Amino acid sequence: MDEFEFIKSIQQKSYVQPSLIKGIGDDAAVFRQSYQDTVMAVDTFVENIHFSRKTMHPFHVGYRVLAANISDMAAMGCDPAYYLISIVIPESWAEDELSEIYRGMKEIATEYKMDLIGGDTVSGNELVISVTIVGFVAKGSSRYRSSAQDNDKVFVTGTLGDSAAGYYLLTNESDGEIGGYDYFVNRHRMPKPRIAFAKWLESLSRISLNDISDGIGNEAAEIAEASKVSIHLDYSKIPYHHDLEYFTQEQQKKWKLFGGEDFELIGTVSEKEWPLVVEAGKQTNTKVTEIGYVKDNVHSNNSVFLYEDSKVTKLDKLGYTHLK
Ligand SMILES: Nc1ncnc2c1ncn2[C@@H]1O[C@H](COP(=O)(O)OP(=O)(O)O)[C@@H](O)[C@H]1O
Ligand SMILES: Cc1ncc(C[n+]2csc(CCOP(=O)(O)OP(=O)(O)O)c2C)c(N)n1
Ligand SMILES: [Mg+2]
Ligand SMILES: [Mg+2]
Ligand SMILES: [Mg+2]
Repeated sequence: MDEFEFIKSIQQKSYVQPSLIKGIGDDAAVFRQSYQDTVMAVDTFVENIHFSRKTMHPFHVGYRVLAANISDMAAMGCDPAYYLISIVIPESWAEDELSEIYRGMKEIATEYKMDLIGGDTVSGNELVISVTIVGFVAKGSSRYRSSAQDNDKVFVTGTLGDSAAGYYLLTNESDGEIGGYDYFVNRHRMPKPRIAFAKWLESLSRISLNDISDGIGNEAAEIAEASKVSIHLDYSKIPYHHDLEYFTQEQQKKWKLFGGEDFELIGTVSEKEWPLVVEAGKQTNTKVTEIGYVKDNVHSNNSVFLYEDSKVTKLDKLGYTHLK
């Protein structure tokens, strides 16, 4: 299959988004929007950095690269609509594996009602997939990392450390029986971004949000820095799946705080609007846990503090970082 046949093979026959005017097949895609804000992000995924043949089937590679981008739309409180894929294809990836990657993307795109409207295809030495995503939100309603304020409650969705546990199980021989093997592996391969939950919060007057790609150590620090506040987290409140207890205390702690790739949301909200966050959790079947609070104090601002037993430690940004 050459480049042009490949593009034909991945092209959608019809589109679901009403604002689309021109999809795949010209020099660029066109959509028309007048009554909402447009939200855009791009994330790039490289073989052996973000995924490997050991950790993912080609289907999961596709599913997960789009999931990671959809999660950024959730963190902005918006609805994902379109995506564009730029792909560098090495000879070592066979045609049927590539179509599996696209099948994985199509699967999650259908779940979230998104259209593939363009991209680029080139050959190269390693598999690299760059996803550009476009979403829409009611005017002025996008959610920022910079919106945290003094005395806000800090909350997180779902459970943390699952994806890192899945990655560990896929890359290490386990000694002894590990409960929840399939659960953890599935959380690593097919994360479910929290769009419905974040959308339900649209009526709140103020909320800060960030999605967990690198670990809450990093993501909480991004909120603290952007909002110029300090964040105080209670380690014992951090929600985790009960089967995480099959692992050592040290592993559990590392994965919950710094594992990343759970694609859950961390946010802060005023005490007054906290009940609405709890209600959003109920309405969208999303576990929501209060894990700490925000303080605006010039001496401690921009930092994250972790309270464990009677100890307080300043959380270093030990989560995943490129270009160390
Ligand atoms: N190479 C780059 N050029 C321009 N902007 C970038 C680049 N890398 C990251 N950014 C921007 O920096 C911000 C933080 O990016 P990042 O930490 O990757 O966010 P996330 O973890 O949500 O993907 C975003 O606004 C992103 O668009
Ligand atoms: C083969 C493999 N090695 C390591 C990891 C772990 N890992 C890779 S990137 C990453 C952090 C998230 O990726 P990044 O590019 O920082 O995404 P962003 O923060 O921009 O959303 C983690 C935890 C993995 N998923 N697969
Ligand atoms: Mg990024
Ligand atoms: Mg993000
Ligand atoms: Mg990152």
